[in-house]
Amino acid sequence: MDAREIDGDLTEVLVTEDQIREKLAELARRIEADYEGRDLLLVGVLKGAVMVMADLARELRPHVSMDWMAVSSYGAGTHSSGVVRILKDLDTDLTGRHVLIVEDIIDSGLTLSWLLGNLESRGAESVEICALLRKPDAAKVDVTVKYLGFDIPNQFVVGYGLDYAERYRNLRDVAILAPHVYS
Ligand SMILES: O=P(O)(O)OC[C@H]1O[C@H](OP(=O)(O)OP(=O)(O)O)[C@H](O)[C@@H]1O
Ligand code: HPA
Ligand SMILES: [Mg+2]
Repeated sequence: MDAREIDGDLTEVLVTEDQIREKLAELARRIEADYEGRDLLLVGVLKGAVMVMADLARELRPHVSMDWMAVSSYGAGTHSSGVVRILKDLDTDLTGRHVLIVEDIIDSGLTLSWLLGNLESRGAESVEICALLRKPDAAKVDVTVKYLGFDIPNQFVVGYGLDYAERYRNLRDVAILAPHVYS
């Protein structure tokens, strides 16, 4: 669904479908070069990262494996609780693996900083992060992200996997949610 089809709920389209496609292609070329000759495991963080994972994985040329984790720190609201829960764990043993975590957004950074520590403790050879969006002004902890799509303002965004109360994930673009929707 196109963000322009929704009236009233969105104030501005921040990143368009075309910009996302171009950026993921650019990141994919860097990832291919960096992991040349190595087996790469992409770990997608459900549910927000579903679209990034699907598009990035198909853009990558060599064979990659994919696995998924579900963690949640937001519930149905617009602010991180800071408490990260594993709702679904990986099926894959990470010992000796090159792992690339695929995320939709780094907001406070709490989810990824926790996840990075968790995956690193499982004996992986390397663990890096690819995130489509980051809000630099919202950071509560520093997270080193090797492959970043876009820095965005500190406003609540939806679309391309990102939700508010499970809505808007199927928008093709990333847009700012109008405050009247959640206040
Ligand atoms: O940097 P942070 O402040 O921790 O926020 C980022 C995380 O929050 C969102 O997930 P959420 O917990 O809402 O689950 P969802 O992906 O199922 O929407 C988003 O998909 C990231 O995983
Ligand atoms: O801006 C956001 N939108 C949707 N989900 C989120 N999870 C963290 N930040 C956001
Ligand atoms: Mg969410």
